[in-house]
Amino acid sequence: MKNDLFLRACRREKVEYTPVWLMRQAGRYMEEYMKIRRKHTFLEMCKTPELAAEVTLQPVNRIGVDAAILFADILLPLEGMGMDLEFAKGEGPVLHNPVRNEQDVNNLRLIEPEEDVPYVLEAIKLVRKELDGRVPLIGFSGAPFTLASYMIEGGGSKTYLNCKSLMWQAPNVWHELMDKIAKVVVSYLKAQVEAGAQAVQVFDSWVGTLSPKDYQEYVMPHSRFVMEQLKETSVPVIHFANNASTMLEKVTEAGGDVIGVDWRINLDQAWQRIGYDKAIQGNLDPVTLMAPPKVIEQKVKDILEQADNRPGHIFNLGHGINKETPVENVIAMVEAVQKHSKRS
Ligand SMILES: Cc1c2[nH]c(c1CCC(=O)O)Cc1[nH]c(c(CCC(=O)O)c1C)Cc1[nH]c(c(CCC(=O)O)c1C)Cc1[nH]c(c(C)c1CCC(=O)O)C2
Repeated sequence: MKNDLFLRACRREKVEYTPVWLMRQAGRYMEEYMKIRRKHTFLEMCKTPELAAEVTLQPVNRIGVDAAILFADILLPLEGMGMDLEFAKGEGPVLHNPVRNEQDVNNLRLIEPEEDVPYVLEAIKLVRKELDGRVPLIGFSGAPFTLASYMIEGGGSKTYLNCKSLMWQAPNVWHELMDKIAKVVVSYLKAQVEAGAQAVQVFDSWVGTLSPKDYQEYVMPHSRFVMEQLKETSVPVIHFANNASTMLEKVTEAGGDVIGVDWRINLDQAWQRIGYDKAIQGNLDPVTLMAPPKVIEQKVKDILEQADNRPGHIFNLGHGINKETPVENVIAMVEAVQKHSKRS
């Protein structure tokens, strides 16, 4: 491997500079992506390994990140469970048969990754071949809560009204659902590692809608199950819980080698609470990338100062990049991280 800074930082080893990648780094802010996207739907791109592989490599080639993340989506394995998934124009993801009761949960299947998401595994193999050791490849999945929220709401939500109602009105049904999803997440991620993913990230994008107590009771046991099972793979696991700085200790307790944090908390305070026996990933506000390069550079320096050259920091945004972002600003950010974190 030519550049293994990311994997070394995951293991909290010394690095020559702080490795950097961006959540959602392959996407609509890049002209290269849009060129392909104009000819294909998003799902077609995900399900055609050659296209998924090409798009995965775009940010590695153009912006010089220290890791690649597979181009795919957290909702793909839900099709194999029996959900009817569509990415509707301008609306984001829609699941046409939401899960609302015990019968719906019983009808859900566990997935066989080789049969249900063969294109994801094929894309991983292709990317590994094309990367040829330039940088490591990250695989990913949604976390049980975030996937459950889409399955119950039938899409994105502001209030999570149906999701929380099911959780509180029928806790047994809720736990059965979370149990099934957790098993799917484990087999999906294990298959990705077998296909060649060198690290995995679990995205709990919407769990910040819960109180710490509800997190502990309704979510933590299932996230913990996932994290425990993934120890068998021996690749680093990144646990990213968005908008969860009120419950960082609980997220850490659920598990993961690297804890991803958003920008709503200072990185130094977050790391202190997480503990220095874990690596940390984050945490620039993605909207910073709309600011002039001088401002971006200053905010990058602020975060690096908070990390204090401690081994085990992976630079990233605090959430996914926005599609309006100028690509030159992304390049300026990556260069600023690499320049200002150089160790002698
Ligand atoms: C919540 C979530 C989803 N998908 C994902 C999450 C968790 C990450 C997060 O919290 O941001 C994960 C995801 N989705 C995508 C990736 C690719 C890998 C990467 O570059 O990081 C990853 C890691 C591609 C994508 N996933 C999607 C796109 C845009 C599709 C397009 O080209 O139209 C991409 C590049 C679609 C998607 N997929 C999802 C939504 C809400 C949307 C619509 C987003 C929007 O319209 O802004 C569900």
